[in-house]
Amino acid sequence: MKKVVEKWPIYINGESIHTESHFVVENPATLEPVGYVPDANEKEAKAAVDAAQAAFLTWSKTSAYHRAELLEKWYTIIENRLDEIATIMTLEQGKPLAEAKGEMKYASSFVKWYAEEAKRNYGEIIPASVASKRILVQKQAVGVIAAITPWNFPAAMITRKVAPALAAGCTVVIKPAEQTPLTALLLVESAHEAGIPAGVINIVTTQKPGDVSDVWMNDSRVKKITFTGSTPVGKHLMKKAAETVKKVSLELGGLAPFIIAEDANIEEAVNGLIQSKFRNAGQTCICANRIFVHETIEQPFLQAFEEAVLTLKVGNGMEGADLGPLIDGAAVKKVRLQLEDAASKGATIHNTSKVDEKQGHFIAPAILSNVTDDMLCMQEETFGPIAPVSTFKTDQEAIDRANNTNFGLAAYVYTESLNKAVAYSDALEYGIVGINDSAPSTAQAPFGGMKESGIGREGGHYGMDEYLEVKYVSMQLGQ
Ligand SMILES: NC(=O)C1=CN([C@@H]2O[C@H](COP(=O)(O)OP(=O)(O)OC[C@H]3O[C@@H](n4cnc5c(N)ncnc54)[C@H](O)[C@@H]3O)[C@@H](O)[C@H]2O)C=CC1
Ligand SMILES: O=C(O)[C@H](O)CS(=O)(=O)O
Repeated sequence: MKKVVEKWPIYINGESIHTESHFVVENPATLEPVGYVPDANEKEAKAAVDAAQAAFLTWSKTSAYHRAELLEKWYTIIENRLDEIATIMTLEQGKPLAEAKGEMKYASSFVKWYAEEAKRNYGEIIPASVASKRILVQKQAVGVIAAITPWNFPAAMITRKVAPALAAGCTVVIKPAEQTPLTALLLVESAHEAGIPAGVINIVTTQKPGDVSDVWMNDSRVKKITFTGSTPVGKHLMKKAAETVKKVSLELGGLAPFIIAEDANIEEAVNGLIQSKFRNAGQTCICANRIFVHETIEQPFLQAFEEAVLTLKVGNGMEGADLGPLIDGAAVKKVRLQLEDAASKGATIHNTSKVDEKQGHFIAPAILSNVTDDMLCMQEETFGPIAPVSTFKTDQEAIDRANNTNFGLAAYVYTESLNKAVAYSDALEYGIVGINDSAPSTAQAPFGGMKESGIGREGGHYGMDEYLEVKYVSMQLGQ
């Protein structure tokens, strides 16, 4: 395993590269250095596009079977290095090691799935209205892809973009989040070990994300931007993309409603809520953000939920905790602000566990009741382990309040009634709806949001379409 506290290289055109200056990657649980990475700038950003463009001319002309074979090898190497990479992920991101290993399995599943999907890039022959013509539709690689990824899923957000891009015949330039670059660097190193050619995957790390992305967004050779992160940054990139009419895929913020209907199985709902709300200490874009419970079952639900939350251990992800730290001090401050705002507006805070918040970016999970929609925690993505609970009288009220937001990523409904399940999933304005299922994410299904939660889908055959141009060939046959 790599010695962690050392200077890590970035990778451009298959070469490992250092820059004059490096910046520290800090462990959010201990505030200790985990490693140092290059603080790249415009020079490295342009070199990455040069390499990706050169590689595209050959990679896009390889057979789908050749690309599939290399993706399979990459999958095998990731699986063999799973524990090593998961450990680095926990050290740099903070999530419990068991969760990091789970993310690695999720991340590698995209490489496996797109190794197979590469061979299914089918076209079409459409009957022409003129007998002497032939109409063919074929799908071809878009070109050089820029991928900018977040810190909350340092592995899965790389492979969920890179695997379909490579399967389609594209090449990529990656900028991982400055908080969690090490996992991404190990994934790219693994790709080179698999024999994926120089220049097909390039990665730069930087403390100046705007400088690097400006180079990529202004370069017409970059044909698409794929981004997962905050909605404000997503909107910024979408505006920049317009200048050279780049394709965009955006996976942005969420404000997931978690609706517990009058007839729900309370035990199942609590188990699902724990799984959704406290995964990654609440730092996922599909976490339950607003909990709506029917007024007739509020008390038994709160009692069961509070008992379950009390069992959660908060601490260092390398020491068996259920919840690790948040990513940084700003994240803790944002969650504390939401707690203070809710209390000032009448919420009851059921503080459920104590945690030594002196060392590291820790914050205890908390349940809020008597919550109203005017509170910040019901209007802004929390990205932390607080669970605001509000009651509703009718299903229509729950639907209306759940939809009353500019976000539309994931929504959850717990009910034992098929009719209610269909009525809710039809009416909820969300790209992902979990019915008695709080963990919908999987490589074979389309993941993505409506409204300001994003554009495009990742996963399934939809995920590869994002990296393909549709070409219509019309043939006039000789007389
Ligand atoms: N949808 C999701 O999965 C995620 C949502 N978020 C939301 O965003 C909030 C803030 O988290 P951040 O890490 O600050 O997200 P962010 O959107 O600032 O960072 C995500 C990525 O964008 C890059 N970035 C930041 N500013 C940029 C710019 N001007 N040009 C190009 N790239 C830029 C970052 O370096 C990182 O790689 C979170 O509290 C959460 O609400 C954050 C991460 C993931
Ligand atoms: O960004 C996120 O929160 C992830 O996309 C959620 S998941 O796909 O890992 O469930």
